[in-house]
Amino acid sequence: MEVRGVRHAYGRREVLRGLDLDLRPGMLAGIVGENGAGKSTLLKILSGELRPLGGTVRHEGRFGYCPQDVVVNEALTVRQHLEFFRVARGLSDLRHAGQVMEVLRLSEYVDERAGLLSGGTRQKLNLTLALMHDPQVLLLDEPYQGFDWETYQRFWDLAARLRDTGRSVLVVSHLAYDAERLDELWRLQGGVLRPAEGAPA
Ligand SMILES: Nc1ncnc2c1ncn2[C@@H]1O[C@H](COP(=O)(O)OP(=O)(O)OP(=O)(O)O)[C@@H](O)[C@H]1O
Repeated sequence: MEVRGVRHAYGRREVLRGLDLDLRPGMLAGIVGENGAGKSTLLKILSGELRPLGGTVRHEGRFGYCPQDVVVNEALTVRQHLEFFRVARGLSDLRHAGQVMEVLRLSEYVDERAGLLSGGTRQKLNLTLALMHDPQVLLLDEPYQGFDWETYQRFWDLAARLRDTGRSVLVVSHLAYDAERLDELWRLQGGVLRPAEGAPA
């Protein structure tokens, strides 16, 4: 993925001011930034949900976008969500979804209605729906919100495994996290990306 000179504003509020970003295959990268820095705006632009006022986003391959807001229907079970998204994405099976669910320990909730799931368990479903078509580029907005410590560790193991099989993984958070887990860590500040302190060389 190659991003050049991306600009965006809401009315007179400039949020992104000529932002560049390169995401290579087999790269696990992080972006940190304070609340309101423009992280979600950037991910919406990268995923194609929002059209920037300027600049270009070039990419190849399938996308997986895990938005910050959980996109589940409370009345449907986990299994019904999987089936709905399987058909919508034209997948022949749920093999990959099953693997993600095993790692995140979601499988045991497969017949539970989403409305009855805890916040962290809903987020596991949100993440599974974003990854179930085995995307080449993963854009994850606060993907571990609500996760307990063990699930948080499992999430990073999964992210590293996806990186090791050639996927590009971009994780966005307002929390600074362990830089050693990442190949690159940037800070979104003043509408551009800069290497974050503590980032690997
Ligand atoms: N649809 C919108 N209309 C107007 N202003 C918006 C809109 N979406 C975001 N903003 C503003 O743009 C700025 C960046 O918002 P954004 O949600 O991208 O930040 P963020 O870094 O993801 O924040 P957080 O960590 O709180 O999720 C904020 O000042 C926000 O109020």
